[in-house]
Amino acid sequence: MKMKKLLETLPYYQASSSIAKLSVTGISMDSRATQPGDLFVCIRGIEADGHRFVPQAVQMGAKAVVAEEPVKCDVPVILVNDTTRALAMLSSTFYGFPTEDLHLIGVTGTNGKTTITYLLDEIFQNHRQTTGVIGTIQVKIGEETFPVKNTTPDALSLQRYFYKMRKAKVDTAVMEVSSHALDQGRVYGCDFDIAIFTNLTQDHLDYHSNFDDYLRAKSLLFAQLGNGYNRGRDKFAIINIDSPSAPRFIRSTSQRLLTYGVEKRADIMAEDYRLTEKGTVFTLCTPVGEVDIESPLMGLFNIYNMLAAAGAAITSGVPLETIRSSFEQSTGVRGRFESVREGQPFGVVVDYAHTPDSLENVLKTIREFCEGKVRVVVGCGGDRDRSKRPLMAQVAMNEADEVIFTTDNPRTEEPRQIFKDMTNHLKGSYEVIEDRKKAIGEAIHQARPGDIVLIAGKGHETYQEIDGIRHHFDDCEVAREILTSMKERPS
Ligand SMILES: CC(=O)N[C@H]1[C@@H](OP(=O)(O)OP(=O)(O)OC[C@H]2O[C@@H](n3ccc(=O)[nH]c3=O)[C@H](O)[C@@H]2O)O[C@H](CO)[C@@H](O)[C@@H]1O[C@H](C)C(=O)N[C@@H](C)C(=O)N[C@H](CCC(=O)O)C(=O)O
Ligand SMILES: Nc1ncnc2c1ncn2[C@@H]1O[C@H](COP(=O)(O)OP(=O)(O)OP(=O)(O)O)[C@@H](O)[C@H]1O
Ligand SMILES: N[C@H](CCC[C@H](N)C(=O)O)C(=O)O
Ligand SMILES: [Mg+2]
Repeated sequence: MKMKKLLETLPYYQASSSIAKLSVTGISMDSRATQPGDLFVCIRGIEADGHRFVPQAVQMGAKAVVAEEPVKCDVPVILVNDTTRALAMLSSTFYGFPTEDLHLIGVTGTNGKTTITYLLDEIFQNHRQTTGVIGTIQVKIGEETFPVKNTTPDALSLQRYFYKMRKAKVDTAVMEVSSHALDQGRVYGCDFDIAIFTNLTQDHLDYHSNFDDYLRAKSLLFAQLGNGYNRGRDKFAIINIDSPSAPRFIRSTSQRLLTYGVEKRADIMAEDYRLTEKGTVFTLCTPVGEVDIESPLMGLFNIYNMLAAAGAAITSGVPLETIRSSFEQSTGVRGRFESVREGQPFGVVVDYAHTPDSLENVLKTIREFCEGKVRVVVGCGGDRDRSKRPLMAQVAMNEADEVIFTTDNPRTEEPRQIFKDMTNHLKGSYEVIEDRKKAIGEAIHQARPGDIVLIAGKGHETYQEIDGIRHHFDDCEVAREILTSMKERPS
């Protein structure tokens, strides 16, 4: 592609006039993966500064460089104020502005993003559309899936996925937008049609300096909605009105607003809701009518997720009946309130709760219908928000009858330090079993008929990361193995 065309979308840059005649065959943000003919963009990261790798990129064949400061090299340099935003715009231009042709829905908030994207995927498929999903579990384009490193990919990979989606004739793409991604401009080049806010509670205070910073990052999705893109198309901000942070999100957008909630008056509401052992029952009240829902998804938090998904579907023209049948047939999401059943007389649930709020929600939901004791196995991730550790441990103590603390991706941290952070000011009795498999085994062996064991924190994950190495580990698989061996050797 001609540099002249590529640079057209950058609002401001400095380069010698000869740059316009140059052509590049690709874009790279990693010197190690640079291909001959690429435009190399220097990103200042957390670990490294891309400006340092210009010589390597040029050696690999980079034809030009985008940087924030002058760099010495034998190829032309384009200076911009912010290379992360420039990378997003250049990638979008290079791939032909793919999001302009997609119906694009972005979901942000602390909890519920993955669940909502999968609900929307089911709804739009039932609406006979081809769908794309980008998020924590994987990237899915039609029937094809791709493994992911991040919940929200870097700007270059993201635009490449959208390009593939357009080629695969995807109608609607649904994606999770993390606060890290918003802060790092990964979604800057995206033309969202709908932005959804789920809720905001404590997480990621290792990355964001305080809760307000975290909120500000999340609200960027709404500030971006419709800015500079396809002004002819309606854009919608769909916001959980019951969240104390809702006013801040509402204030950050000038687009059309649709609220949802259970407590306060909202455009989309759940009335007469009931939480049962089999799921949830409620009347979905919307501006286009009412419909009774009976869904296998458990807990009040999942009613919120369904309301958010219903809001996005309705504004996209999906009939209420399609929404109802999708919720009714929903298979749920891997590792989200997933029951492991091997004929045992007690419940075992695997859930991705790894924040104080999600852990509390899941344990409260379990308490609603547990006839015996609520047992929890939970840990806190290493190299992540330390301040959520005592909060998660306290939630476990408050909401469960029997508590076993264990490891959950200690990464480069010493498990003993993580346990210390969790239990420092804790009162009451609990066990600490570092080996996660042993901890799950202990909880399952202690369980009596009517009890429910919650294995929290890892959900769909298939690894335990220790010292930077990922060892295969799957909570559902481990629980199933233990339950099967108990069947074979009854105690
Ligand atoms: C802390 C964080 O957000 N890190 C992300 C960040 O990496 P980084 O800033 O450390 O990058 P870096 O290693 O410093 O490198 C800077 C630049 O130099 C380049 N480089 C580097 C080395 C080299 O030899 N040559 C070279 O060119 C790199 O390609 C890069 O362009 O940018 C990378 C590319 O976008 C991300 O993959 C990476 O995510 C890491 C893996 C990560 O774990 N992030 C987590 C915290 C995260 O982002 N989580 C959210 C979800 C959270 C949630 O919702 O629960 C997510 O969206 O995944
Ligand atoms: N709306 C919600 N409110 C509070 N907790 C929720 C909600 N939805 C799901 N949860 C809880 O949070 C956990 C994670 O849910 P989900 O994966 O949908 O969230 P997420 O926002 O994608 O998380 P992540 O940021 O880690 O990708 C679930 O396993 C459940 O325990
Ligand atoms: N996206 C989250 C996932 C946390 C999952 C939990 N199992 C952990 O490792 O802490 C993070 O990277 O902070
Ligand atoms: Mg997610």
